[in-house]
Amino acid sequence: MNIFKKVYSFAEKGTALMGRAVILLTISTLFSIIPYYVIYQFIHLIIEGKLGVEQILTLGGIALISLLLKNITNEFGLRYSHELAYTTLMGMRKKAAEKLMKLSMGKINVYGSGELKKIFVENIEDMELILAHAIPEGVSNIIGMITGIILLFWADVRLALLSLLVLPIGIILVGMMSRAGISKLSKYYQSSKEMNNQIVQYIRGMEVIKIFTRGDTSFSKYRISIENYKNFTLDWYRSSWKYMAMYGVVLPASIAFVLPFGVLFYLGGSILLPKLVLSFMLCLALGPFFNRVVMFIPAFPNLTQKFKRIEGLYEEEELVEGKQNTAVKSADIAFEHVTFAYQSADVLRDVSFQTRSGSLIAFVGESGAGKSTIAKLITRFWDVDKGRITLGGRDIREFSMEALMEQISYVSQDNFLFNTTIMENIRIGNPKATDDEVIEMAKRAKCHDFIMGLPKGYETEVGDSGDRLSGGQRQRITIARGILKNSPIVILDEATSCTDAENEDLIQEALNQLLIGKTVLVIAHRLSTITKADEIFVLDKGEITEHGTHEELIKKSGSYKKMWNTYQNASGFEYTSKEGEEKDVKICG
Ligand SMILES: Nc1ncnc2c1ncn2[C@@H]1O[C@H](COP(=O)(O)OP(=O)(O)OP(=O)(O)O)[C@@H](O)[C@H]1O
Repeated sequence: MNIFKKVYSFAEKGTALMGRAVILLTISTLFSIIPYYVIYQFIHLIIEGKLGVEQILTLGGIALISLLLKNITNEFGLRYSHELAYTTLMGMRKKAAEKLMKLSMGKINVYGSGELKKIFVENIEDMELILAHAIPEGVSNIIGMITGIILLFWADVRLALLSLLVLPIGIILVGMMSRAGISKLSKYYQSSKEMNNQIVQYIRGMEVIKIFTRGDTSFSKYRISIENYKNFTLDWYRSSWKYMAMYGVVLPASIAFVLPFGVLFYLGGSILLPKLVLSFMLCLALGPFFNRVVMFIPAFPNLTQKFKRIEGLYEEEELVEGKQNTAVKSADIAFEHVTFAYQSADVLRDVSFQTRSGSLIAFVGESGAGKSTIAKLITRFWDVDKGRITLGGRDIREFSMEALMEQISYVSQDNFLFNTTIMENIRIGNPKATDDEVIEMAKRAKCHDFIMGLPKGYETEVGDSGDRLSGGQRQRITIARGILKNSPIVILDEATSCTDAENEDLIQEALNQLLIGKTVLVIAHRLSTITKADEIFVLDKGEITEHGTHEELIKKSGSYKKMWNTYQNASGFEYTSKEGEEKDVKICG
């Protein structure tokens, strides 16, 4: 029962709505039994020779009204149960979305987008059938079945006992079926989770799969996951089907007992025709009642299983937010002996540095040295394992996430755009911005001209993850979004991908606009962009090995100097075409 309380708590007045649904559906079930009694009365009156117009009208009226009321109460009952179900679903989805905001990216990545999609869409949607139908209809059908049985006993105890003879066998079979199914259920759920993750990956990686012609036959993880799903589902089905088949045979068998014995009793004079007919009718009616009750039995384990998966997400440990709700005056950032590992191996080791408000600092180093990780720790996508990160002298964990993120614009390598209009994508930077403000920022980020060249201008839908735009266009839109946010700190994780020279210049101009008057941390891949930085930190395997201005580091002749030389040589690389023409080819540092 605890599980119901938990589930209903997502809907305002959940228990009251369920109460109303159960009462109305029960009344509806009871109304559905009345016509049987009316038929009994008809036969009774015919035999007695007392059936007149008045009786016909009265009994006919009762049957008609009860059928009418059965449908009306059923309609209202289902209306309440659906109101409860969909309010609950909405409450669950809201909570799941809020929960993701409070989890570290590490936790979110462990789930994978396939599993999260399954929880948000399927697991929560599955609750609808349980909440709107199985539970209220199950309860009302139990009451309907009990009423039918009482009436059957009233009609004839012997026939009642005969018709109930098969019920215990049916109940045992249902129990065996559920037990066999439940033991296989967790494997089935696990395989379904794995398949969902693989399907999402398969679709997201479609470009790569096509380029390397890796269809489903060679994308082995995908193939294995769908095979496993088939095997576990069939395994689950096979374990239950024999009981289902037996159950299907046993249940209608009650009439096979009641019919010959009923006729015998009638011929022997121990039962009258009206009660005999009533017994036959009730015996036949009990089957469907029982079937609907059986539907209700797996609702408990199903609800528990499905809610457990949803609850698992709700109960994930959250990033603990601080109470500091206002921004600090200074935008200094400091790392104090920070050590961090995504899994077991340290990615950053004892990293310390300090920035001053309004300064530009840069991080350079080999791929995988830990540069982007620095950005992700400042934004609290993950939390440090040792040491601390401060903003204006305060540990960033003391801020509420809203206050922290208010102070930071993070333009990451992943220029994610939502599948909506360009206007709305830029407005994410500041939801209160007017259209004119958005356009102004787009101009500063050098995207206004290309946007106006599109048939629908700012109302152009950018497609899934912005795939209707070029890489450079996406990048400039994300910069416009960052400028609109206007935070005192800008973290810029430079994209490693090369764009053409024209785009490159436009992006640089856009960035210059973003950086005016801010504290800037650049994760640099093109060393030419950071020669003016106030301080450059060189990272090697998660440790800061050198730091200083560009000039100071060049003089030191250490690893930065080497990187700079390599970068310069690469940037000067020229390609000679077959015709002997020389073409510049940009190489990222
Ligand atoms: N989500 C993650 N889970 C586990 N390991 C990760 C994760 N993200 C990054 N890493 C690992 O952490 C290390 C540092 O990664 P990071 O992205 O910080 O490097 P980087 O210096 O920014 O590299 P690049 O210049 O190629 O972008 C790498 O070894 C990487 O494999």
